[in-house]
Amino acid sequence: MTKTSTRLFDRKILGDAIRASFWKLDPRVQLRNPVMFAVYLGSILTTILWLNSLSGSTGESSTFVLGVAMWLWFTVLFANFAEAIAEGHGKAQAASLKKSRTTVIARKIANKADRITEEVSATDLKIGDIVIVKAGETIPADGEVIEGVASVDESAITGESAPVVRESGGDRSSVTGGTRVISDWLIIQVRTLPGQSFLDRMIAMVEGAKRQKTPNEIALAILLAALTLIFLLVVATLLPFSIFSVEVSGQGRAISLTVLVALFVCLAPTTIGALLSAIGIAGMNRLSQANVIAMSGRAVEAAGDVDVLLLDKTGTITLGNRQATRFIPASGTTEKELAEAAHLASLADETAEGRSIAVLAKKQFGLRGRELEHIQPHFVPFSARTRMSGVTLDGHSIRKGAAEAVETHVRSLGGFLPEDVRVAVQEIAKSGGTPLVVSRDDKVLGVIELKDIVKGGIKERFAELRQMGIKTVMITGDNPLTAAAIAAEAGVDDFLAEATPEAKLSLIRDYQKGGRLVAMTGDGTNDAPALAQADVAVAMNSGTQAAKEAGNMVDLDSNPTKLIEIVNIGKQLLMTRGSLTTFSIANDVAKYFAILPAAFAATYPALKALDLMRLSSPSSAILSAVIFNALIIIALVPLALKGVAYRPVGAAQLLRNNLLIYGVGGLIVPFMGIKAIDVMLTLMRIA
Ligand SMILES: Nc1ncnc2c1ncn2[C@@H]1O[C@H](COP(=O)(O)OP(=O)(O)OP(=O)(O)O)[C@@H](O)[C@H]1O
Ligand SMILES: [K+]
Ligand SMILES: [Mg+2]
Repeated sequence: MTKTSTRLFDRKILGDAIRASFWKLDPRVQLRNPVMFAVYLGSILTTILWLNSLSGSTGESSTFVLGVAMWLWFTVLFANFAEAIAEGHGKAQAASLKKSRTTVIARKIANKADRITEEVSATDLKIGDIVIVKAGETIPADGEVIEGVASVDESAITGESAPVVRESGGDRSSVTGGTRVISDWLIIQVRTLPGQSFLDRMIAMVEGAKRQKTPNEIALAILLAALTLIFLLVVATLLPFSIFSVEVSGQGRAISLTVLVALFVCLAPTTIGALLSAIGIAGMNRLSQANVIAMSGRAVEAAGDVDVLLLDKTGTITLGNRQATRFIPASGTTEKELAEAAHLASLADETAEGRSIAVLAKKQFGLRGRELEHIQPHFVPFSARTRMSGVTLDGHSIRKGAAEAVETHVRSLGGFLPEDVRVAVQEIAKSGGTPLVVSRDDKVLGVIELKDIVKGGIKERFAELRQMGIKTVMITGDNPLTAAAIAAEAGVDDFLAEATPEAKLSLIRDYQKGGRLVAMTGDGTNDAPALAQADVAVAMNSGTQAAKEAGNMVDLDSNPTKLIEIVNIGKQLLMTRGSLTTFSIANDVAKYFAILPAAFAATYPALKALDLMRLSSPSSAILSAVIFNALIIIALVPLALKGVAYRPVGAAQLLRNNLLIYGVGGLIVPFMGIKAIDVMLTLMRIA
């Protein structure tokens, strides 16, 4: 996604939004928002009352009725505008995504054996088809690399210009349609149908086509609708009441229908009713500006409520390129002997760890890759479950891996872990390094020290999360000593060491049973079950298809620390909604008291004593309130779109601040606003 972040009121978006405000006057659109639908009906009713008043028989000033009718229409239009402008920002982002969705010609491999290719349009590809993509060509569909290694330019979707490596096997095998191969070639198996690709789903998401109301939003909408109904009933009973008291006392005039409608609109929660959907859409937009695509709005909200964050150690908390720094031989073994064995055990090990061991052995002892084909080596790849890797050749089995794993392995062959090696392992672990024990058959040869670096600034971020009341748990396949050292250095609240994929899953379940909402990130197929279980599950775009399908968000930048930002965006969404709801309701109460004396001045002249605001006339007071009620919506659109300013503090303090600023503010602002409008109306009439 191009990061030309659209300004809040871009001219094109503004123009489109103004036009859309009128389109949205369609009653079918209005019906979706009960609060605003009631205002809409009020606008129609007062317009009819105005037409009636033109004859002069109603005894009401037609300018006054027209004023009320016009400002009620503005109220509806302003609400439409708020939603339209939020949608406009989403559409602008979608448009930049669409540019990358050009039709491409795919080179389909019809016959795998002799690699005969035929050219077909990308739109004709089917799931399971195999295509070859060479340097300079665009990848025609989402898929999995089944052969080859290449660098791929994913800037079309990530906005990130540095190319990424995509290769078969492992956790970097997934490719996205619309991205470009810039070196070498890839053979790809198509995984999605045209039109349902990842890019298509993203476009639909940001365009808001698939936007569904979230559970919280629905609950709030129901509450607002109920409030509206109550106020409707309250206002409706005022009419017979007023007529009755005029009849009994024989003085004053009954309240007019226009004033009743005005009173109702001022009472109804129109501010939040008008801004609610804009707030939700803006939250999604902020997320996609952070290069995260949420598969559901629900996930965004859940992010705001998360109380436990599970973070991988390697790559999230640390830089992630664990490098071999030292060979420590067991007594009776030379350093070179250890290095040679470690080197052999790493020849086919494509992990960052494996490669760095080969590099260190080359640097220290000049060892290089050998022709091993004639001795028929059998490579044992690393797996998170076995925590070991190695090779069997010439009848010897050479292994390297976690101390416990290698100890179990040599014991099964009759060997043991020597005391000096055990001490070395503990020392490396206590310093936060990862020890890898190397063995040949039943004999332990020594330890390799792997070092990783804790990311700069991460401790401060965890401190922020703690202040927000979020618990951070580090998960690692490493041993408890290493885990404890890194956990202390990074400042996480807790850790889970020697974690298998199953352990991750059950940890999440345990937290959820305790009523907590859990967020995690992952990229491997191994992570898929845990991602499916977590409430907020962010898959890395570079990760496997399985991980992406299991998660409910995808980070296009594949940055595991993004989770922290996502939580911030979710919190901000919930806070903006809460603040504006508080403001809206406080505002309505204040408005009620501001115009009540005016509304009933005709019926009960005694109420004049309550008129603290000294508004110039009852009709000016009512019109001022209606105008204020409409203008406050427009005034709050920028806040709804940008979100309220956010500081990481605990929930209780947040609530207190909120009530203070938006509650008390909401009570005071109408008095000042209505008075100011009243003064202006009076001045204009004088002029
Ligand atoms: N290439 C490798 N060959 C042999 N053993 C390895 C290799 N890489 C890691 N190990 C051992 O396996 C353990 C688990 O590694 P794994 O990659 O599953 O978890 P991790 O990287 O420590 O944690 P994280 O979940 O943060 O990635 C490591 O602590 C290390 O002892
Ligand atoms: K209102
Ligand atoms: Mg790892």
